[in-house]
Amino acid sequence: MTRVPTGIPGLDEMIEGGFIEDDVILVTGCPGAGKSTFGIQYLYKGAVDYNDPGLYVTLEESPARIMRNMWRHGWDLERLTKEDKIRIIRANPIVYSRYIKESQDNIGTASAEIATIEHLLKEIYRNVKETGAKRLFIDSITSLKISSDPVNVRHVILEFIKNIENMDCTTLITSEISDNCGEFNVEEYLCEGVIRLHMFRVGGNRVRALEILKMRGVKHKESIHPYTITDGGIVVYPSESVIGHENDAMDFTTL
Ligand SMILES: Nc1ncnc2c1ncn2[C@@H]1O[C@H](COP(=O)(O)OP(=O)(O)OP(=O)(O)O)[C@@H](O)[C@H]1O
Repeated sequence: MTRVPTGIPGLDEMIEGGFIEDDVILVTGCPGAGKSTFGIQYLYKGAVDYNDPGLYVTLEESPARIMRNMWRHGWDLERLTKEDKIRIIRANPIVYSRYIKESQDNIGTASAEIATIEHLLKEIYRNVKETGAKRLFIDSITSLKISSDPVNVRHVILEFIKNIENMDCTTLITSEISDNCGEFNVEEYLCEGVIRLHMFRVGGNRVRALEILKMRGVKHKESIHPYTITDGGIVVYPSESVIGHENDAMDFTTL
């Protein structure tokens, strides 16, 4: 089985050397956990260290703002996009579904949402083929949950992940959570792997910790390990543990 190095120091040794090629892995966490940084680091290191072309699909942030923020870590995304080693495409599902609904009066809500997903998948596929991308990063799947009907949402997410699995890319998808102890999202059941970025409050300090919730076909670490976001990006510490003191609040809620 071919392994794809993650580009995150410390992570590969938790998952037997890297992601399994062509798997779809979900990265979940609350706001500020570092989900986007994680995915961009995966693409950036893939392009620079392994010569893997990458495609970044942003469903929220503008490419200009992403490039600006990533300068903080010394990552020159602009140069890589000019060289077409990384391509960034932006799609806004809400705007697109509104356009479909307005342009076709007789279309039902459900079909507008499916039409939106189909359009997005076609765009992703076209860009994957054009760039020869080996690494794909989609940020975030939560943006696709534009329907207020949970059955509809489930259908859309299922359709999306099933199609992404057939893109011949090793894919990271981010998913937002607001409550670490709450119910699991549908995408967590559907993806091959789930990495959760926790933020705990221990006494007066914030502690970041990474957990592999699942990784099918991989003998992975079951324990939770600290990570930091540094000027060089995310670093995980697999030989260190997150230790709370007896009187400290180990608080899973959003900080
Ligand atoms: N050089 C740095 N050193 C320490 N922390 C940093 C550094 N650069 C960024 N950060 C932290 O990383 C966070 C950015 O993470 P990122 O945008 O990847 O999170 P996210 O989980 O995608 O958030 P959201 O869900 O809100 O989009 C910042 O909020 C900041 O706290």
